[in-house]
Amino acid sequence: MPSLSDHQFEFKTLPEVPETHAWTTLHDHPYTDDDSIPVIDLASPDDAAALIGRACREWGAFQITGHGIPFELLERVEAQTQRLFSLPAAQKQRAARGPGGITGYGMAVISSFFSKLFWSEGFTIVGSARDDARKLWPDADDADAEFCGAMEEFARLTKNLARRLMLWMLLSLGLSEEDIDRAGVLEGHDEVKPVLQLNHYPACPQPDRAMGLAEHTDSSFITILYQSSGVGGLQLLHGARWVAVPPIPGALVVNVGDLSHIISNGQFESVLHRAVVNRSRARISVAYFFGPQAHMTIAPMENLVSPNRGPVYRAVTWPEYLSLKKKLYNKTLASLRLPSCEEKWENKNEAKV
Ligand SMILES: C=C1C[C@]23C[C@@]1(O)CC[C@H]2[C@@]12CCC[C@@](C)(C(=O)O1)[C@H]2[C@@H]3C(=O)O
Ligand SMILES: O=C(O)CCC(=O)C(=O)O
Ligand SMILES: [Fe+2]
Repeated sequence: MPSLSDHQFEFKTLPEVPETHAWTTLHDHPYTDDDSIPVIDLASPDDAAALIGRACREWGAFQITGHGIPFELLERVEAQTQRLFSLPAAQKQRAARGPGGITGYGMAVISSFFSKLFWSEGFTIVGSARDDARKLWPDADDADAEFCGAMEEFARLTKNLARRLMLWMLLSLGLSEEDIDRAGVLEGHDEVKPVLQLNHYPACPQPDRAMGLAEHTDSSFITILYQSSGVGGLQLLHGARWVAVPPIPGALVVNVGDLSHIISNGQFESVLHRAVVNRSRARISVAYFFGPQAHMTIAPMENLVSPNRGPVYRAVTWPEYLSLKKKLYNKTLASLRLPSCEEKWENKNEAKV
């Protein structure tokens, strides 16, 4: 299989998509930009919990405005991301993610499931980016500090925002603040290392033949995503259609991840999404993955399990989930599914026959 370093991402110079990057599955479902995820203004939060809950059940995603993260910071994060990906290929390779590694420069982990390469490059930060950033800018005083400063501030503010959103999401399921405290899912987040994924999708001479980032669900509770202004590319699967998520200046996209699907006992949709590319413009996105403390077991919340609806998934920790995802990709959730009462009953009877 061709690797990232074989190509060095000199995409700009290519007149057409090479075979190594040519996908045939882009049109597996019809596409529409007539409909899209709800846009919720957090600055008028009277009905925020209800609107967010509905979006999580019906779409598994929504956009937020009035979220309190300064536009100036979003611009700074975008400029620093742009600066990183504009470095010469050999310089970016110095911070390449090693085999089995999690942080640094490279293609998204899920690319190992495909024979074709993505039309993108990524940079993953877990906790502090200082070590990786120093490899990118070894000589320039403070070049890495500007980069790390912007990313750290973004991670700090998105973490607080993610906690607020999760609280609204859980309240929308009819849980009380006491239920949520007892379950502990929103606790200890100061000890959780923030995970950021920076993505760059260069302009592509044949966007219909290239895949920016293949369809996947995120493993987190929720992901908060900033997409650069004016260049669309994010699509999510709704029913049997790919639906575009148009970039709104200053807005953030929230995706429901697999762990929220588990704690909600299947009520919140973990949304399948992908990124497609653009003929004339490069695109940047920055995703913050909000997850639990490493030791915490994540299972359907007690109050959401009833005699009519038993637990749909078995308990799992986030590190265990991430390592399963590396092996099973989009089959990870299904691998944790518990048999329903009817299935158990059927299995028992089949065994008797
Ligand atoms: C915490 C994480 C989520 C992630 C795997 C990772 O360890 C760091 C990168 C994340 C990312 C970003 C692009 C899509 C994705 C599926 C992938 O391949 O790497 C997600 C992972 C995930 O949500 O499972
Ligand atoms: O670039 C995008 O819009 C999607 C990125 C994404 O899904 C991810 O980083 O997990
Ligand atoms: Fe994603």
